[in-house]
Order: sequence, then C-alpha cells, then structure tokens
Amino acid sequence: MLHLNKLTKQYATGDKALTSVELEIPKGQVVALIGPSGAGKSTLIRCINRLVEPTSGTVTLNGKELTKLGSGALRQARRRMGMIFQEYALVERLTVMENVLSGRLGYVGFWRSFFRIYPQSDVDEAFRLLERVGLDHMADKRADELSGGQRQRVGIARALIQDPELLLVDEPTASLDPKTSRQIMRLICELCAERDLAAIINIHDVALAQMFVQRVVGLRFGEIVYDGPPDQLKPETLTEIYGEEDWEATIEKIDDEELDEAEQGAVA
Ligand SMILES: Nc1ncnc2c1ncn2[C@@H]1O[C@H](COP(=O)(O)OP(=O)(O)OP(=O)(O)O)[C@@H](O)[C@H]1O
Repeated sequence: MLHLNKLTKQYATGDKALTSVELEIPKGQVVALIGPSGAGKSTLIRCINRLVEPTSGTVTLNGKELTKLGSGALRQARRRMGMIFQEYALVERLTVMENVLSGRLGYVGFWRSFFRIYPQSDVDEAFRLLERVGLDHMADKRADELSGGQRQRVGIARALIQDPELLLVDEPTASLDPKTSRQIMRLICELCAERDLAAIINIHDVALAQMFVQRVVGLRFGEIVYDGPPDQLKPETLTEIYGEEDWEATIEKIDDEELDEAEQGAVA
C-alpha cells in the first residue's frame, strides 16, 4: 500500500507543483494520473521515489516512510520501485538482455555490477520476463535496433526484474502509435494484475486510460480534483480538470474503440 500524506512540492523557482496531495493506493491497484501540462503529474511520480525532494508531507510504501530515509536506505528502497519512462531510457549499445539485466544492478555487489556479471538466477528470470513481454527471440539484439513498442517492452521487463513493490510509469505511450499504445497499456495492466502490483501511470491520453485502469486521479494546479472510477469521468469533470473542450467526442471515441477492440479480439 502506498500512502501520500499532505504531499507538497514548491520548486526553488517558487513554482508550487503539488499542494497537500492525499492519496492511498492499495496493493494491486493501477491508477492513471491525468491532468493538463504543468498540473504536477511528473512531480508527483518523482516525489514518490524522491528523484524530486518533496517540500513537506510524507510518502509511505508498505509501512516504510520513504521521506525520512537517508541516502543508503533510500537507494535500497528505490530498488523496489520500478520506473518506466516515455523515452524508454535504454542503453542503446547494449543488447535487450543486458538492458533487462541492468534492472538488477541495485542488487548485485559493486564489482559484479562494474563488470556486469549477473547470477544465473537473474539471467533465468530475464529470459522468463522477455518471454512474457514477447521479446524472447530478440534477447541478443541491440537496443538501437528495436521499434518504439519493442523498446517499451524492454523497459517494462527491466522494471519488473527489480521485483518492485510499486511501478511508477511516466507517459509510457507518448512516443507510440495508437495501436502500440494500447498493447503497451494492456501489457502493463495485465502484468500488474498477475503480480498484484500497484502502479501509477502518468498519462495524457484520457481515453486510453479509461480503457484499461480501475481508478483515475485528476490533477489540476497540483491538487487532486477527481479520484474515482474511469466510467464516472463526465464531461463536466474533464472540463474541471482540463478546461472547456468538446468532451463528448473523447468519451464516444472510447465506446467506439472498445467495441472495435472486442470485435477484433485484439491481443497484446
Ligand atoms: N525542475 C523544476 N524547476 C522549477 N519548476 C518546475 C520544475 N519541474 C517542474 N516545475 C514546475 O512545476 C509544475 C508542475 O510540473 P510537472 O512537470 O510536474 O507537470 P506535469 O503535469 O507532469 O506536466 P507535463 O504533462 O507537461 O509533463 C509546473 O508549473 C512546472 O513549471
């Protein structure tokens, strides 16, 4: 369980990105974080693993208060938080397998990590994960030879090999085409369900979020203005989050696409 208590972030520039955010996410729940540009979505995700230091408030993950950890303990806690990025953050000249295994770097000792020597159990697990994300036949390919969707699958496998207690996902589909975006969202949500893993997914595409997650949290000016199921997100709520727009079109689009999907029996 993740608990954010009165989480506040004010940058040195004076920009207040988060104001007293209260959020509880139980084990296994996938939450989509939506909101306009500048609402504080990335800041919220990064305050959880303290890539950004919160100004005040607390972050507690499974009983451990992350906001009061010193640097050594924080490093250990970060091992259990997998992060998936918009631009994948792969090492281009390394193979798929090496990129996945790099998710274990926080667990192996200094010299092993220096020479990138991993225990056989890690290699076996990396193969299992590559198979699960559909890339087992590409283990030896270099990352720079992959498509965007394949890269994101590597990013997902790398996050999962950390054996995370929480997944922090920052715009995972922003660089992908619509079909691949759906496959990636479906894959992330399926993997979380299989592992009873909680995730926060920062996502711009509201329709895509509504298709796959159980809960949507809407941020505006650093405050939560919606927290509820995706089907309760009405045009008025979207207007409150994003401002005036023709939201019927967005909501209808979901219905059409869901039908389309069901008819085609599309698989990830
Ligand atoms: N490093 C920083 N220094 C100063 N201000 C920042 C910094 N990072 C973000 N901000 C400010 O904090 C606010 C929230 O930014 P944040 O990037 O968290 O929003 P976001 O919802 O993720 O936006 P986007 O969807 O465009 O990525 C904005 O006003 C932004 O200008």
